[in-house]
Amino acid sequence: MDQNVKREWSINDFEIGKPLGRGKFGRVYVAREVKSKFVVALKVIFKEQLEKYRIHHQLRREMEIQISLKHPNILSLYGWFHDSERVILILEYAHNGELYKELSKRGRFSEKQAATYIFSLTEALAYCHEKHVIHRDIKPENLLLDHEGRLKIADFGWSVQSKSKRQTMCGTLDYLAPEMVENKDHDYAVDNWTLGILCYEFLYGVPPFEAESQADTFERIKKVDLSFPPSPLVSSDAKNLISRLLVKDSSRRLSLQKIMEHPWIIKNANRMG
Ligand SMILES: O=C(O)Cn1ncc2ncnc(NCCc3cnc(NC(=O)Nc4cccc(Cl)c4)s3)c21
Repeated sequence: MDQNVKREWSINDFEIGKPLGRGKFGRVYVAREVKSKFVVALKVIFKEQLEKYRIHHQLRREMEIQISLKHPNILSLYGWFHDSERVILILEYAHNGELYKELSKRGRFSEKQAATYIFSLTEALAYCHEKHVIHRDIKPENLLLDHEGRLKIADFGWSVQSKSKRQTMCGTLDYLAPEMVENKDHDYAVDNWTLGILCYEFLYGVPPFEAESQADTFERIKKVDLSFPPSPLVSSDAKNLISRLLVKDSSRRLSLQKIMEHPWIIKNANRMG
């Protein structure tokens, strides 16, 4: 597919199919590239929306980041093109749509299904962090399922290339205070926290700190007011993993590597990658 990234695409290269969803900034359509018959998803974003919300730089950053990410659990961005009023992203098509629709349909996932999704997410995040990319917005709406039910992280619209201080430091790290070095790791650890939230939500059907008002949710998060409703369907291993991710001190959250080695993951995840 690489040679295609270079060439100029246009809307005439595609036969547009059914609309998939309506995002805040535009709609998504199934489409087929005419010559190759290759099926993709096209995300149409209106330029006046980008101007209005002043986020064209954010879109550019997303495209730079995502075009360089190639992983089975990350939705591919094959390329893009634009006309006078729209920017169109050419995306990998996730045939089974949004994971959260699956979750709300089924209420909750089995431990095997939940562990498989958490394992895939952890692998994808380890890959992103290796490339100094922090997604920062992992939530069920941004998780898609392909035709084989494989999880795909999508929408890097909020991701950042973490400014790795080491490169910007002129030389030695000796003078860096611990919190500075810590701070770098801190950026990444937000994704670890989110894995804990998702693991809880996959198993209980609701996020752990849900509350009537946003203020109450904020309070519960700040206090890490975590409780596990008694359920025969959630093992103590699962609760152990969640409790080691939903830790206030970001440096003490279980690392991605340790998540992959956790007994609950080893026992339950179907590692189809
Ligand atoms: O209908 C659906 O949405 C669900 N669906 N179902 C199947 C399916 N297959 C592929 N993609 C889907 N959806 C698009 C997922 C995205 C990936 N990357 C994005 N990036 C983005 O929107 N960036 C962006 C936009 C506006 C402003 C800025 Cl700053 C950044 S959206 C699919």
